[in-house]
Amino acid sequence: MTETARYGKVILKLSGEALMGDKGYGIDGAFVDRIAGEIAEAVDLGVKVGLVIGGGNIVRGMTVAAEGGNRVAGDHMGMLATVINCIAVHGALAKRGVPATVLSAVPMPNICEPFSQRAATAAMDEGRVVLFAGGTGNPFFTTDSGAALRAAEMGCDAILKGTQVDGVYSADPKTDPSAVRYERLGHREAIEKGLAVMDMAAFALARDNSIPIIVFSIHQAGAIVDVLCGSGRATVVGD
Ligand SMILES: Nc1ncnc2c1ncn2[C@@H]1O[C@H](COP(=O)(O)OP(=O)(O)OP(=O)(O)O)[C@@H](O)[C@H]1O
Ligand SMILES: O=c1ccn([C@@H]2O[C@H](COP(=O)(O)O)[C@@H](O)[C@H]2O)c(=O)[nH]1
Repeated sequence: MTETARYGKVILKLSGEALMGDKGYGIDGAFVDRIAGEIAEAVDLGVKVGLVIGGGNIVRGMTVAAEGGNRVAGDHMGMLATVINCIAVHGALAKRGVPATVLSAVPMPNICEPFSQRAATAAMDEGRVVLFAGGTGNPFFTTDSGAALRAAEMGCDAILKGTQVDGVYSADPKTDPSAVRYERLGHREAIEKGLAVMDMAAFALARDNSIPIIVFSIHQAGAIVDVLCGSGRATVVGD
């Protein structure tokens, strides 16, 4: 049976931490290749895909600061980590013949094009996958906020957050075994309850622009297409 996508244009936010697979650090090529295959399937369904990839497999500014380093320098390192991840996923997409473009919020023209809303719109309109590298380009933010920002700028129908857990819980399921999973909840409720699966700035930006966030486990094979078609195991956050 041919599947039909529920969303026409999305930001897919991929966990950086997940990219390391079982390696404990860096990038697992087999994992990246599987993800590229699933993105190719999404493109074949006619979905316009923007990708935002975290940097947790390499470095986060908060960790640098917690170890006595400079927070802003750590955030700069984190943003560069997201560029590394985007280049890796871009390579895997290119191998499969999926047209894709890396646009960075931190200009580095020898490596990729700088982000502008105009360039991103033109590329997505052509059916290219756009990899939004460098988060928001500013310290003290995360790639979740970057994903919400780009979703609003690009007029996306949804943010798909592929992460380490299979949805939003009443508490962090990794540390609280009694946490209960939600099927659906509002942006406001997520903010009021301080549910830390995403940062509050990202929830607020998505709420203000009426963009639903679908949280699912990126470790479940086939999840990207399933979630796009409304059939996967996930939590929908939307008022
Ligand atoms: N209420 C909650 N429901 C679900 N997960 C939660 C909750 N509170 C905290 N978490 C944690 O949030 C994590 C996801 O957040 P985060 O965005 O930091 O990681 P990520 O998606 O792996 O991104 P990256 O590695 O790119 O930083 C989950 O792995 C989970 O352990
Ligand atoms: O807009 C942004 C986005 C990210 N950062 C820094 O990069 C790391 C990695 O991103 P994650 O979302 O945590 O995976 C983040 O921890 C920040 O240090 C940033 O400064 N600004």
